[in-house]
Amino acid sequence: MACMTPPPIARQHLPALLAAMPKAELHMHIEGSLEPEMIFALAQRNGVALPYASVDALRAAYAFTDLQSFLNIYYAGASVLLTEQDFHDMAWAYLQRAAADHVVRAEIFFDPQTHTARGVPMATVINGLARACDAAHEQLGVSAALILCFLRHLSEDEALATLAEALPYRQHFIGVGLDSSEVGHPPEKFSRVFAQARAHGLHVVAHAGEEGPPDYIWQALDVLHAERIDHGVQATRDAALMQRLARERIPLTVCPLSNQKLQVFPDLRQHPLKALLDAGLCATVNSDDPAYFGGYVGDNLQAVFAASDMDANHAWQLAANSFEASFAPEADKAVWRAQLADCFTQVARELPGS
Ligand code: HPA
Ligand SMILES: [Zn+2]
Repeated sequence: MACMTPPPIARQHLPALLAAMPKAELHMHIEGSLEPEMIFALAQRNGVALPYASVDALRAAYAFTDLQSFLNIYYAGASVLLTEQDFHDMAWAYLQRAAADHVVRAEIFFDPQTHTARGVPMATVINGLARACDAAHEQLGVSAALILCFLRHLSEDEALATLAEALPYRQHFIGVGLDSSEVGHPPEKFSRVFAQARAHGLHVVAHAGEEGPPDYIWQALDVLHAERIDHGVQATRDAALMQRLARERIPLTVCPLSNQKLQVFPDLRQHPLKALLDAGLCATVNSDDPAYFGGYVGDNLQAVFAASDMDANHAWQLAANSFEASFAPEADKAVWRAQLADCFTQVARELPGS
């Protein structure tokens, strides 16, 4: 259980522990898992012209100053996705990588409006992604589910049309989220579409407090009734909000390397993850857009621990929080919690000096 005390493990074994522990990843945009090599391979397969001469030239463009500077390149990269097989291959590559990081549960964001606006049918997007999720369960033992995100720089009417277009595929996604350019697009702009999604029994999450103010987090909770806050790191600026998040155990899906690369916390030593955990919040670690921000969930854990004095207790909390925060069935969570306890026991027994 989340409140169980893990066995003591020496600091030098933290990297091995972080790598080996089972974990859930709850904040990852599948279009952000497109590695430059795959962007070029899909461009060639589909005859799409790219404004970059080579993989290296594309990678060299990944020098971001803020969220918008990233989003411009991220949407350009997604333009190579045309067929159901493309969506399948992208998700399958991510899920294989996640399995190598001991991810046992992945709740995957996708941005249908990025694709339907280019004439790609909703069915192509969802069927390709869902086929990869099914294969991950069967072949990798990874439980994977999809969360449809609305682009907040577009109108609520467009989000409503997107939800209507996706509902025939309702069995293939478990929830809705809200992403893209945050500042100037507050959660309350999407109150009606989130109410509709909830009425359809969908889970609801929202990006809030990545670059935007704590007020956007309050709105996500009180207007959208978000069950999790994606990022949420600006909550540290509002003591009353911190108390509420802790008291209600509202999960924050934190993405350290994203925050670093988008200049939210350019120095990871200033990152508030440890402060969030120590204040009793249900914080988790995730990769956001791993192909763009320098790493997958395991890399995020290694980087944020290397930059702080967090210990094995924090590692345990992060893994336990990721299961608590997930929308998976309780029976699955019980299995993963037992695996987590086994993992800690094994590391404590096998590695010297623990
Ligand atoms: O970090 C993010 N923030 C908002 N929108 C996004 N879309 C992909 N990644 C992000
Ligand atoms: Zn995100």
